[in-house]
Amino acid sequence: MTNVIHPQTVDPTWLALMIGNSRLHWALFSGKTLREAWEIDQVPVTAIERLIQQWAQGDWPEAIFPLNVREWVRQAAKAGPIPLYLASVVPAQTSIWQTYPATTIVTPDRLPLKGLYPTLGIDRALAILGAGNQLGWPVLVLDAGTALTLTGADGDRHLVGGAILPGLGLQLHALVEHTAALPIVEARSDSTLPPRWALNTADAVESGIVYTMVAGIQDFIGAWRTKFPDSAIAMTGGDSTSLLNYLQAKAPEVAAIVQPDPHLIFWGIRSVALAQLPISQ
Ligand SMILES: Nc1ncnc2c1ncn2[C@@H]1O[C@H](COP(=O)(O)OP(=O)(O)OP(=O)(O)O)[C@@H](O)[C@H]1O
Ligand SMILES: CC(C)(CO)[C@@H](O)C(=O)NCCC(=O)O
Ligand SMILES: [K+]
Repeated sequence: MTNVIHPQTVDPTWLALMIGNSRLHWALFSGKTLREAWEIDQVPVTAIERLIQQWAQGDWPEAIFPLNVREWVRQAAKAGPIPLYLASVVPAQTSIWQTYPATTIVTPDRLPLKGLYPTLGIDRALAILGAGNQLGWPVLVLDAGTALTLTGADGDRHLVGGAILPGLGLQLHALVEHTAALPIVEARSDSTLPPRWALNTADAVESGIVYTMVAGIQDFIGAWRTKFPDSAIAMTGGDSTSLLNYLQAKAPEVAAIVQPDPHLIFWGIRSVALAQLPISQ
């Protein structure tokens, strides 16, 4: 069991929510300190409406708030509704959260970044901002979620560009879904490399996907480093541990320059919240 946490500081409590394509990513902050981060599964819109109503009435639905943060939010809410900073890449889920009275939607125009194109995912913009704030500019971010995205910005916080491909889990599942004879393959839990020249179907699927993804990642990182030799490179997202382990096994010298950080998007959201909330710097 995790420890129950309590608000002990004068800094305001606030919540960050990143609505991704497969899960909702939550973080509880007091001031600039991230106290707790957790994930919940995607919730149908009708169920969200009910949860938000419950929440607005001072009830803390277990479907959203894990036991260890409920006492904290309950106490913090005595001072008024807890500010919620929300970013979403799922438009159908965004507006419904505005029924909660203290919601700020984080949009690209609020971010101190240049050269963003209109349809760029807010998760990518926030991750590059968070990574640049933590590691400096230029910076390249790999976000290994439902999609694997690569996003790079130069020393002037100007978007250089990036790429989008199906993520590890999505590649495995899509191949199974669209073929008759291929079995469900889960990436191996220890993230060791599969045999490249596989002699059974499950290994063959895993080999194909893992070796091409790792080769692609190496190639993109190499190309980025040619442009920006000293650039920091960061990796985040649900599959980052697996992919980084594969990369470590295949190309340790490349893995060594990649800095994993599960909270890049939250650091991006934090810089927006810090500019608005009364927080001691
Ligand atoms: N407990 C878990 N539940 C679901 N997926 C998980 C879990 N742990 C790791 N994963 C992996 O994380 C990937 C999804 O990553 P993530 O949660 O970052 O995606 P997401 O919610 O779609 O976010 P985004 O839209 O930003 O990519 C899946 O491919 C899956 O393999
Ligand atoms: C690519 C995803 C789905 C990754 O979460 C998201 O960033 C998104 O919906 N982006 C919009 C397209 C773009 O970034 O160019
Ligand atoms: K992603």
